[in-house]
Amino acid sequence: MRTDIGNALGGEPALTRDALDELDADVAAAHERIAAGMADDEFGYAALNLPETADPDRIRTAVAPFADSAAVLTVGIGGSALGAATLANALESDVDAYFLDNVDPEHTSRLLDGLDLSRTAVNVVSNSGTTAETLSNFLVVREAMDSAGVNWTERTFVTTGPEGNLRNLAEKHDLPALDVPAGVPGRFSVLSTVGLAVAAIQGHDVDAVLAGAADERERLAGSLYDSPAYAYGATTYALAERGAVTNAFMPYAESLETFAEWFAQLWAESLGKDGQGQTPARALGATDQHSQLQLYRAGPRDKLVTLVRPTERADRDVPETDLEGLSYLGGQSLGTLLDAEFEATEASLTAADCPNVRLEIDRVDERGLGELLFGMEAACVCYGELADLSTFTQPAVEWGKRAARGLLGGGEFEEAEAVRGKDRLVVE
Ligand SMILES: O=P(O)(O)OC[C@H]1O[C@](O)(CO)[C@@H](O)[C@@H]1O
Repeated sequence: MRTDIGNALGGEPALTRDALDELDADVAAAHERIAAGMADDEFGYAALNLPETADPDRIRTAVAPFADSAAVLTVGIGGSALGAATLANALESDVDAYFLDNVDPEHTSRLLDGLDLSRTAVNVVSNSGTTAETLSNFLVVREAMDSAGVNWTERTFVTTGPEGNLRNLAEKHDLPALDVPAGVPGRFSVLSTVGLAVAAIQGHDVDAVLAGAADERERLAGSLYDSPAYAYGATTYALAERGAVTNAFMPYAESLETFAEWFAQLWAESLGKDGQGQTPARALGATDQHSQLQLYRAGPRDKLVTLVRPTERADRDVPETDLEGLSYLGGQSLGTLLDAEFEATEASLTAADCPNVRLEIDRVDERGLGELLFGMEAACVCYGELADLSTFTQPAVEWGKRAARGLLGGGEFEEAEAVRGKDRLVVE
């Protein structure tokens, strides 16, 4: 991964090279803290050891019974689905991957109606084993398998923590069970069983994903100028401190669209604490040049844009044409157009004083994805250290869970009373 922060300087919010140089001493201290946390496999920091501690052979052995699958359906939510989805949606495979990471009844029914469940591996993923959406979807999928005459215990494996409902289910029905590594929050778990089991079933090179991640891990250093990950973490933090409260994350590759969704959870759930944080706005190039770019260039000076691209990609020629006014496009290629628009958008943001950062990998392949995923995780941890945040927890998401559980009769929760007592002002 390469991080180009040249366009992050001189815009508005204003960030100078001197300010970054001054911040570099804090980056050195942050690196020391991170290195110590990694050395002791501390909660959260353990995620940055996964390039070394993940066991691809163990994963491949666990999913070997499902090698004949035509599809793999993951039932999970948040970090228990987005990492695997990032890899699945970025890479080609003969084995289709589907994800049930919401409880939208129409979507769930449509997805299940379209699946041959007799040839689908079902991967139920929940670290806690208590997530209502995941458990509800599992019960629906199991019923659908029963209705299809499929022995669900032969097509299902779980990825979960050491105890809880899924662990009990696996033990009761002797299901293959993969362990969620200890000390790794869901949004940091892609480089583990949680993110790699689907990739293994799809035949992707899991070792190459981990190798790319390991390369980026090797480049963690005591200066932001020596580490692409820390350069990104420190620069986004410094811009946030100066008013960039939004980070528009804009990959120029359809294959990286889900990666932006994964990044959004990582960034929001890790850094949105104590009134701080930076809102990740998911965007896609070139498409969002025809929508959100207007806001980025001419709206409030409260954001930065992160532009992500591979420097190599398969291409497709645009045929020559004698159509009036289109001749300049004929004979080009779609990749040439996409790259020209990437660079034009980057320059247009800079011309409008909108700070922007360029992240590049060679190709969207297993190694490049490993570099990006680890790089963003390490950048996030660096930002969290600089901001003195509790990067690895997410207490604010619990209120809504208690309210919903109360509304469903799952216990007495004052949050549910607050829902029932909502002030209403309906306009119809
Ligand atoms: O793996 P679990 O325990 O089902 O959690 C799923 C997701 O829900 C959260 O815990 C938030 O509720 C995320 O941090 C996590 O990725």
